[in-house]
Parts: sequence; C-alpha cells; structure tokens
Amino acid sequence: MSVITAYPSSIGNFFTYLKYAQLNDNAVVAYFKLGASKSYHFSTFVGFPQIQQSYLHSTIYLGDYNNTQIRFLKSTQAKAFSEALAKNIQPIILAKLKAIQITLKKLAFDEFLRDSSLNILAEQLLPLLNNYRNNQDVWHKNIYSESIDVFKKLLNFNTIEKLSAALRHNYEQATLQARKQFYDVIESNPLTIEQRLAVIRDNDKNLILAAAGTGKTSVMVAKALDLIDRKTTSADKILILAYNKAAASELTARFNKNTHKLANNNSPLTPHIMTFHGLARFILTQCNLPTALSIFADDANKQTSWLTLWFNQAINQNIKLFYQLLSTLYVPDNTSSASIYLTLSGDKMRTYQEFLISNLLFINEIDFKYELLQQHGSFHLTSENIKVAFDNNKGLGRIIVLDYPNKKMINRFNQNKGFDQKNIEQQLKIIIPHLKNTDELVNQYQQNSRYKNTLIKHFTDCGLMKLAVDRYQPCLQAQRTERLSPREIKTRFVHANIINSEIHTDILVKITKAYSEELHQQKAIDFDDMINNAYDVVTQKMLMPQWSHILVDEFQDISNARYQLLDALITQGNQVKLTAVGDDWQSIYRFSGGDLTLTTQFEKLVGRYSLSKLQKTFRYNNSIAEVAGQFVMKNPEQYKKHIVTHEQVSQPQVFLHDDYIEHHNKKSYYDKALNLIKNILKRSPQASIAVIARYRFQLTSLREKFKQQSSNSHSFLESQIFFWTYHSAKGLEADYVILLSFDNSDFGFPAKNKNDVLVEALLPSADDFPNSEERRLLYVGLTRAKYQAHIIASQENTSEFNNELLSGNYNIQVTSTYFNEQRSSIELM
Ligand SMILES: Nc1ncnc2c1ncn2[C@@H]1O[C@H](COP(=O)(O)OP(=O)(O)OP(=O)(O)O)[C@@H](O)[C@H]1O
Repeated sequence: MSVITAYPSSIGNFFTYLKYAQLNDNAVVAYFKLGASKSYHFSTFVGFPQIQQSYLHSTIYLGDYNNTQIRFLKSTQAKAFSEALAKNIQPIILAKLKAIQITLKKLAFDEFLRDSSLNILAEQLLPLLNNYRNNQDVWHKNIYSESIDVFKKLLNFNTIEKLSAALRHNYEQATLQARKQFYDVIESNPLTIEQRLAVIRDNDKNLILAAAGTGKTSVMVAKALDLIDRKTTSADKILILAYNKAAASELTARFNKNTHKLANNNSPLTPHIMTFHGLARFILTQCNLPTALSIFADDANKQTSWLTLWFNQAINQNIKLFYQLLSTLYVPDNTSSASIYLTLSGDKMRTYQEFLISNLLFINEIDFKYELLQQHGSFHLTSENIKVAFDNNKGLGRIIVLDYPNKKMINRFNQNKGFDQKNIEQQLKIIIPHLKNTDELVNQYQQNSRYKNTLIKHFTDCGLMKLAVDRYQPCLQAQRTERLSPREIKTRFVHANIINSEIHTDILVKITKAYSEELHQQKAIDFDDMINNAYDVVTQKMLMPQWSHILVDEFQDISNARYQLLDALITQGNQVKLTAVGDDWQSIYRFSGGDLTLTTQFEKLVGRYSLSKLQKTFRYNNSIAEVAGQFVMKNPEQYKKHIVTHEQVSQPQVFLHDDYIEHHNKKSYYDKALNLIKNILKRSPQASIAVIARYRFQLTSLREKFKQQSSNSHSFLESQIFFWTYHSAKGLEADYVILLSFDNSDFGFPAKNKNDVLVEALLPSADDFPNSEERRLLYVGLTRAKYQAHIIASQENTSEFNNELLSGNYNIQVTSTYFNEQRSSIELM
C-alpha cells in the first residue's frame, strides 16, 4: 500500500508543531517538527474519521478512542488522507461490530442483562455508538447497511438505562415464551407471570418483594431448578439460605420432588440448602476450625445461671460494681417505668428516692421500719427515734422530718430539695451525722468479705440480682449479635439518652469480656461466634466461596452480622449473584437482631438491583387480604402493595368475638376457642385449625385442656389442632386460625411488655410508628388462615388493636353484641 501523507497548510504551519501525518499499514503516525512522533494504532479506533474544512485548512478527527484531532492540514491532502484512513479501518470497525453483537447476544439475549454485564457492554459499545451518532454519513458510506442496522436500533434508546431496560424487557418476554413449558410444570402449580419473572431475573443483585402466601418457596425452588436446567450454573454452586431448619427441610423436599422434571437429571443435583448457622458451620468445618457449641447455645437458663454467678464473683472482687448496679438499676426521674422499687431490706418502695433512702440506711446498718402512709412511705429509724419521709407528692423531692428528738430540726429540712443520690445522701447526713455515703462505704468494705457476702445475699434475696441479670442478659445477646465494640455500645447508649451510659457501658463490657473468656474455657462457641468466625474465615481468604448464586429466604429478618457474612461470600467469591426474598410486612424478629432496614433500604446496601414483586396470594381470600393489608399499611414505612387473591369471597371472613360465654355467664378465652373449634369442625370435619397466642406460656394450659377434651369426647383429633405463637407461626398455614391475646396488658396484644431501654438501644433501629412490629405480627397471624380468621378479644380490658379494628372501617364480622354496640357508637360520632 502506498504511504499517504498530509502536511499542514502553509498558513497552518505557523500554528502547529506537526511536521506531517502519515498513514501506514496499521496506524496513523504524527511526526513533529522537533523530531518526536506519535502513533494511533488502528485497533484503538472506534469509528470513522471526520473532516472539518475551513477556508484555509482542514482538521481531521481520527475516530480513535480519544477522537484525536489533527489540525491545520492542507484541505486536499486531508480529504485523501481521511478517505484512505476510512478504508483502512473499515475491517477493524466491522470486526468490532461483530464482537459487540457477540457480546450483546451473550450478555443480553442468552442471559438476563446484569448490571456488571452492562458495564462491559457499555465500555465496548458506547464509544462506537457515539462516533456513529455524530458521523452517520461516513459510516453508511463505508459499511454495509445490515452490519449497522443493530446500531440504528440501539441509537433510538438514547441512554444506556433505557437501552438496558429495553434489552431486559425483550429478554424477559422471549424467555417467558421459550420456557413456558418448563414454568408450567416445574412446581406443583403453573407459575404465575410474576413468579416467572422473579425466576428469570438473574441480575447481580435481586430483591423479590413478596406478601404472605404468594409462593416465595415455589419461586426459590423454581429459580434453582431453572438455573440448573439452563446450565447457567451447576447445583453445587447454588446456595439457598433458609430462616430455620424446618424451612430448609421444606425447601429441600420441594426441590427434590421436582428434579425429575429437569432435562438432564442424571448429574448430582443438590444445591446447598441450609440455615445461616448451617452455612457458618459448613465454612468452619471446611477450614478445620472448631464448631463445638457451648452449653449456653441451646439453653438460655444456663446462660442466666452463668451471669448470676459472674455478678456474684465480680462483686466479691470489686464491691464498686455492687454500688454501680445499685445506683443504676432504677433511674432517678419520674419517667421510670418501675412502679415498685425493690430494696436491699426486702421492702418495696414506691419512689426512686425512697429506694435510695432505704438502701443507704440498710448499708449503713441503721435499723429502720418502713411504713406505708397515705401520701408517702415513712422511715422510722428505731434507735435514733427519728421519723422521715420523702415528700414525693409535692414533686419537690424534699425530705420531710416527721419526728425528731430535737423539734427545731424539723423545719430545717423542709426546705431541702433533692432528686438524686448525692443530694439525698447530703440531706440524710444532716439528720444522721454518722451516716456514711456510698463512696466512703466502697472503700471501707472492699476488704470485708463477710460484709460483701451479706450484701450479695440481700441483693439476691430481694430480687435485685434477678433484675440485674434480666437487664444485662439481653444486652449481652444484642451486643454479640450486632458485634458491637465498647465504643459502639457507649455511642448507642448515649444516642438513646440513657442515664448513666458510662456505667452501663462499663458493666456490659465487663460482662461481654467475661463471657468470651468463659466460651474460650469451654473450648466452645455460640451461634453468634459461628456467624462471626465464618465471616472472619471468608474475609481472611482462608476459603474461596464456591457459590455462583445465593438465594436468601426471609430477608426481612436478616441481622447485620448475617448480612456481613453474606456480603463477604459475594465479595470474595467469583461473580456471585444474590437473590434476596423477603416481605417487609412480615419482619418480626428485631429482638434477635433482625434489621428491616436491610430490606427497606436495599439499594443503599447493594447498589443497583432488579426488583420483582409477588403480589398474588394463593393461601387466603380477598377478605383476609384486605383486612390484613389495610392493618399493616397503616404504618407508612411499609411498602405499599396491591395484593390480589386467588380466592374471592363476598362476605367478610375475619371475625371478631368477645370472650364472654353467655350461657355460663363468664369470660373465658378457652371456652370461646373451644366453641369455635367445635363449630368449625361441625361444618368441615377435616379442617386444620391453628390457635395462635402472643406468648408461649399462654398456650401451655390451653393445650393441656384441649388434650383432655379431645381424649374425653373424641370430638376432634389432636393432630388437627395446632398451637402456635405469632412468631412461630411464620411460614405455616392452617385452614382456620383463632387469634388470642387481644387484651390490654403486659402480655396482651399489642404487647405492653416493652424492652428495657438498654437492650432497646442496642437492637437494630426500629421505625417510629406505634407498635409497628406488633402490627406486623398480627399481619402474620391473620395470613396463616386459608379460609377464616377468628379473633377472640377481651371485653373488659380492651386491646388497642381491637379498638382499631372496630373504628377503622375494617370490613370484618363482629359477632359480639358488646363490640357491635361500641362500633355503632364510634360510627355515630
Ligand atoms: N402459581 C401458583 N399457583 C397455585 N398455587 C400456588 C402457586 N404458587 C404457590 N402456590 C401455593 O400457595 C401456597 C403458599 O405458597 P408458599 O408457602 O410458597 O408461600 P410463601 O410466600 O412462602 O408464604 P408465607 O410468606 O406466608 O410463608 C402454597 O400452598 C403453594 O402451593
């Protein structure tokens, strides 16, 4: 090939360092006046050259990756140069177009276009597409029209986002058609379109947002089978994580039941289906690390005993801890939820200040008698012949001396104010000069083990030790689940405005340290260690994760520690794809670390992702769906979903009964439930019925009574009746449900028995809507029923939920005359 050269024009020569540009076999070379040169290899070209002519000279835009300009060239030479260059790079561009088509086919037609593939595609495609966009004439002159047809189409999408949306849509539609047969039969029922789409979308990150009974399990099973059937991956590279062992077994059974439907079913076909703990154990075992579980793992009582013993020993070693506990178990303000204050003397006080006085007298070994008067309790110091009281009614926090040998003293104290420990100590010291304050006592008694033992004994006997254990044990649990450092603990306490944050942090850090040492001594780990150790193993690259696809069930209840393990598997693995399946309406495990924000703020967590929704439910009818959905969506933080039901009914199937048994003239949950069960079974003898209560203990006696009843009368089979808590009902279903615990008490529904402020500060953050988690619990309860949900509510002690159901325009059947009257009076208002 003859060498083509272009020189600067005579005027242009003044403005450029360029001596001349030359076109050789595989590059454009620019030679400069000072002797240097620069090559632009054809392989870097992404389009055709463009020429810009002006009056005296021309500029060539080469069409390489940077679209380099060569300016001030003689126009005639520039034109010839540009035409020759176009001919030279034509085969290169053709090859690149071919490569793009191959990539496009592979990444967007043969599989779901992933966000990571989109980057690859964009890198390859966009430079050529931009060149084409600006230089279409030259392209059309140099390339056959069929080769750039695809470009013309792509150009219509304007942005890469629109293009990817179109490619994905295209792929989904094509796959729905091509794999119709498979999706028709792979589960026991043909998959719905929504379910099919959830199966098909195989982005790097996927969220399947579902509602109860919409076939999450079916989708997970079908998705795994689909990946294997299409050879996207092999079974041993799929990991399915279930919330508990029962769910893992169900997934395994449903998977195995359908493997014969696969095209090539003689390869080993078991994905790893396990719980998070099972996964952690699997990882640790592979790395030959210990997995023996501590004695605490399955028995919280043993942990309670350990903590009690630890407090005993720790106080014995350092009595300061005793005073720290004593001064912080209750808080010095009127918002304290305690209504009774336990004291070392065994007396029960009514205010925090009385609690302080009582304990101070007790540890000073001053005998006193506590008398409950009308307005306040009084302390009669028997040997001093003094009587004092704490005037709480006035809200001034002053000590009143009711009786004193020297009457003059009486008025002196009436002016004093004091809410906190120091102030009360000062006030009491005026009355009893030999009284020692706590700081003095700490030093004095550090060496006195008899004294310490006595204190511990009283601390235990009066119930304060139990209070301390009950308070710190959940904190220990929360700290371990959230893997909080001492600094994080303190930050959370301070952030939650907790009084004595420093002392609480100090105590909790001591406990957590001792607990780790205890586990070390046992040569064992607990469930939290298991997850955390597995995380360490993966992040330290001691194990290369083998999975290409990870599917996680019940994602709405995942904890931060679990998510971190998951994230480590994805980051350390080889292009791992994550599918999270969850229902934000069913997030009910915050107390054990479940963090709903991981679902509601999924994008913040993982970046770009594909969302699929499952909104058609097969379990229950429109009546149950409407009531349950309306109730849970009252909280604006919950995703809005429009649930469609397979079953349609015209009458409400949610019933509200009271607990009053007319012909016995008494109130009884049990009898009401029994009557309902009998009535249901009269109509449908084979029906399954679940009785659901807020706390397990509420079911124990009920279950016993039912057992007796069923063996006496044989009116129903024990195996037809189930007893679940709202929590344990997760994932289960029955033909009919009977919902209990609707009263306004600590153990009612919504439960008033709120978490202690300390553990509340350590748990994952919660949304602000009142009773939000309890609200979701009711949603879970209602949606267990296939046909009918029966609520039995207390007449006398009305639950907030009951009031809401009566007042909030819910389409329910109220069978109770009493509640109906209430309802109509609400409607009249
Ligand atoms: N496409 C379908 N057609 C008919 N029935 C279906 C379909 N998909 C699922 N089902 C049925 O719906 C019921 C609920 O399915 P599944 O247990 O998978 O729901 P889920 O979403 O896990 O529910 P939950 O969140 O309440 O535990 C099952 O009986 C299942 O067989």
